[in-house]
Amino acid sequence: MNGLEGSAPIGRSGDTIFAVASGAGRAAVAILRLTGPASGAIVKAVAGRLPPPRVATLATFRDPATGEAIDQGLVIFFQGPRSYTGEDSAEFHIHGGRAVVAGLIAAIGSFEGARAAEAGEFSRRALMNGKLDLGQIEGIGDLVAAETASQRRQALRQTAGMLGRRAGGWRAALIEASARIAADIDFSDEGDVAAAPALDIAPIIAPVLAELRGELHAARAGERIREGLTIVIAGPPNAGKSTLLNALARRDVAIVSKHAGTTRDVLEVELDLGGYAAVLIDTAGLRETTDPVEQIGVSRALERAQNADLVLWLSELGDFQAPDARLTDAELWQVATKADLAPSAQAEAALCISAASGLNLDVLLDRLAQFAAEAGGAGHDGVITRERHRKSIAEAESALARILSDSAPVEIVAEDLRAALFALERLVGRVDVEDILGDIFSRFCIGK
Ligand SMILES: Nc1nc2c(ncn2[C@@H]2O[C@H](COP(=O)(O)OP(=O)(O)OP(=O)(O)O)[C@@H](O)[C@H]2O)c(=O)[nH]1
Ligand SMILES: [K+]
Ligand SMILES: [Mg+2]
Repeated sequence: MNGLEGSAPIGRSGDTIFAVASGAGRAAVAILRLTGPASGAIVKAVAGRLPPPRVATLATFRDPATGEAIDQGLVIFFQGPRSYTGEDSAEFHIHGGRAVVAGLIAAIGSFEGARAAEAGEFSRRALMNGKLDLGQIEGIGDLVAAETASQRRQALRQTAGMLGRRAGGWRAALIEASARIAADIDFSDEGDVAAAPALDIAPIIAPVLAELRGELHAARAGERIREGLTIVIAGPPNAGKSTLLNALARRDVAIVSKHAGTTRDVLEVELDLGGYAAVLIDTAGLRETTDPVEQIGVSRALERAQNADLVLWLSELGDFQAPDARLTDAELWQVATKADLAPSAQAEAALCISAASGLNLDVLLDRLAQFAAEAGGAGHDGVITRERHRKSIAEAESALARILSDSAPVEIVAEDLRAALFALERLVGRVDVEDILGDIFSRFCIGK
């Protein structure tokens, strides 16, 4: 062994954990992180000395058991609490070859109390040590997953702790309101009950309620940025739906043929529309059919279109058909296709395209990007980026709305205030945090 036995307490949270934080596979440089009480001892044993904190230092890394050199690289030691996790931590920047990485992992793994990290475990420690709040953790997960510029911006704002700060302000106001209500309850023993306790606290909770409503209003936009807009291509069979999907995706995703009823399944491709993420969905042509498989395709097409942010209703220019009446609720653009076949036909649609000649495909893409920017724009300074946030804020909103609309007795007002506070505590992870974390970290990478 390495002579460090017993230097670190054994046990899960006392463990020193390590992981390759850079991507898998061969690369010029790989970064191996470790965090936990034995970090300093491990750096000293592997790099020959413990460099001053936060100074990148060139060193030869050796297997302490054999003395064999593994690589030469940079090591940075972070002394807790000034580190990502709040504990003593370190980073080794090494050459990214598989054998180099494996050699250093084996050397570090041989230390007593050191073990490979689980997904999200570094961030979990940062949360437990108060370095990050739950909203920031979610932001970091989103930042690592961000595919488009708008997703990146939103995630970065979240990592700055916006959700926690706003929720903290709301909480403080509600706690003040609770204190006043508690005073009312005390006085009620003396027969001097406030006639309408809600009036007493209305000046405190009305502004909170207004802000919560503002957040809910912006929520759909925030979720759209994160999850991507859904755009469904619908229309009668053979309208050219799959051809358009392939043209916009710039690859052959869907089968195209002259046979009506070619597409049965729902096909999805991800698009970057001017920095906004979108999912473009091809569907089965809508028609009455006795074929049971095609019927399933048609009902799936309708379902996706009804839940879409936007439906592109495609129909041939020379034989234009009105949109299916079952799509009434969806935002819908009529697009006439195969314009190359009917050059003199009068357009009944807002836009005529030809996937064959490329006519107006750029115009369609521009309009889609504009739509995406408008749909995402309203969410630019909102804090809600996921369903979980929206649910908690909606719960708090309805509890506060009840207080202001009823002239309920003081006990009921106190109960509603408690419900609103509880919803906000869940929002920032003061309650039910293990359930929420399990869900978040299951999607995290190892090493984060
Ligand atoms: N000339 C011309 N033909 C097109 C154009 N777009 C599609 N087509 C042809 O129209 C036929 C039907 O195209 P698809 O893309 O399979 O149509 P669809 O709407 O997906 O059809 P279903 O999946 O069966 O509902 C194919 O033969 C395509 O090559 C176009 O812009 N111009
Ligand atoms: K077809
Ligand atoms: Mg098709």
